Amino acid sequence: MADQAAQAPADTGAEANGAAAASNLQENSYDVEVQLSDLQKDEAHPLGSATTFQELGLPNEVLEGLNALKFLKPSKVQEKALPLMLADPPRNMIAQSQSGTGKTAAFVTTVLSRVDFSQPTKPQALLLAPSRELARQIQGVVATIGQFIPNLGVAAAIPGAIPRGGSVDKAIVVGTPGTVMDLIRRHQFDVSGLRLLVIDEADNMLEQGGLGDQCSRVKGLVFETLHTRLHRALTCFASLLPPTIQILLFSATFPEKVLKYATTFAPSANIIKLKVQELTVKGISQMYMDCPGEADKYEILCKLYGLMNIGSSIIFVKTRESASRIQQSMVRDGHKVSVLHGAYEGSERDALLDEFRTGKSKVLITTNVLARGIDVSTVSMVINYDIPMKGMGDAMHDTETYLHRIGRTGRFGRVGVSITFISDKKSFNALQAIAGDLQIDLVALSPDDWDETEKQVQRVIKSSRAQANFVPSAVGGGQ
Ligand SMILES: Nc1ncnc2c1ncn2[C@@H]1O[C@H](COP(=O)(O)OP(=O)(O)OP(=O)(O)O)[C@@H](O)[C@H]1O
Repeated sequence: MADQAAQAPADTGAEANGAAAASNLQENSYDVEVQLSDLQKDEAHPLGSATTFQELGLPNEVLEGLNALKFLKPSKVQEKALPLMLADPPRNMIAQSQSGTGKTAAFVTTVLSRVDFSQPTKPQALLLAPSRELARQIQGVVATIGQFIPNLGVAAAIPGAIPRGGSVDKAIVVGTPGTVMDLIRRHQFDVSGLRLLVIDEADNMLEQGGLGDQCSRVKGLVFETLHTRLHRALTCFASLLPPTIQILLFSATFPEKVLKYATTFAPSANIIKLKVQELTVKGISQMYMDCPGEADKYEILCKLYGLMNIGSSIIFVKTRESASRIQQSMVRDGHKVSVLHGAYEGSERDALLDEFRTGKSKVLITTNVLARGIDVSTVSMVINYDIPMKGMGDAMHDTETYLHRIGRTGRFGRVGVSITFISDKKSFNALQAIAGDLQIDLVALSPDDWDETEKQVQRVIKSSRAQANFVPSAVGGGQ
């Protein structure tokens, strides 16, 4: 997925700054801050903390960077994880925190505090992400939080960024595993001086066994899943690393099995883990639309279109083909909708996402390629046109992907809506299982009562206060 041939330019500091600006990092607007300061006072809230960044003993340049971003206080994961990650001797970390609660700034701050910038061309920290979009975004965060550090350099190790024969000559490298492996094998990337390895979306990157492996056994290489490929690349890659490296694994989800493997990948790690009841972000109102049948989903999506334009929204579908098909139909029917998936070239993908970040396009149809990590603060609605499923023949509901997808809205205290379409018994059962896993209830929307549907959705999108909106209804696993 992430490693198709592409002609993206090499990303250096300047371009990364552009990406950061586009990611709305600077855009913690006034109304959100008013609300944020209330949330951050509550120490039990995922965004709340008892300490300040100043008390965490960070280098001055890093503090200046956080200050420039108007990060007034650390979130809970930042407050808890930073002292552990910065303590000497360095110790590994496995940290779980809800989507949009500032995990990126937590590991980026650690990297910026540990790297020796008097050796700016020697790679010292490697940050891995599952998609080129997420790698570019993280690169932007490094460039922005690190903007006051003299000699800061951050390279992107994504397809097309480092030409054959070129070398990776920045202290911080952010990349996708396949490209990083290629660069190491071709001796373009000297990993001998690495002191930090960060893996974002670590559960996705380390996932092994289970249905993915069964698939590959049955169908061989043809059916080999992305997860399996990532896992192999990472395991092989880990054996090349210096033994003293500090490993930081971050994600909003850590299924037990993956967590167990993670503890062998990052031995003796400090572990920060969420309880099941803490997995969902309260600012996201989770709804579902009971569609009469599969064939009716498109028309219902078009009816929702007006509401989707209130902020920005992302529509998740199962395959690249259906993403393109739905986009073409919607455009034909007079709607302005973009599409992004792994079949596009890297440079096109970058341009499409940048357009969405800057608000040039407001409705984006995509696949799971953008399910994780993407941070666009204006996203107020996520639609699961196809409910996320996994395993051979899509036999199982995929709670982790559901959580990551809906987490593209409701970022850092903002409010948002997610609407999951169900159209038959299988999708109904899957949603019920997801609700059961997360111990939540979802609000039912009816395609027969558009006035009420509009009212329910608009109430949340237009609301400026973050609050829980779980209302008991027919589908649910909560109390
Ligand atoms: N301490 C802070 N104060 C204010 N805003 C913050 C703070 N930390 C992070 N943010 C902002 O919160 C948003 C979400 O952060 P981030 O993308 O790191 O979330 P995440 O936990 O990595 O989410 P995901 O699980 O989706 O990857 C970003 O726009 C970031 O700039």
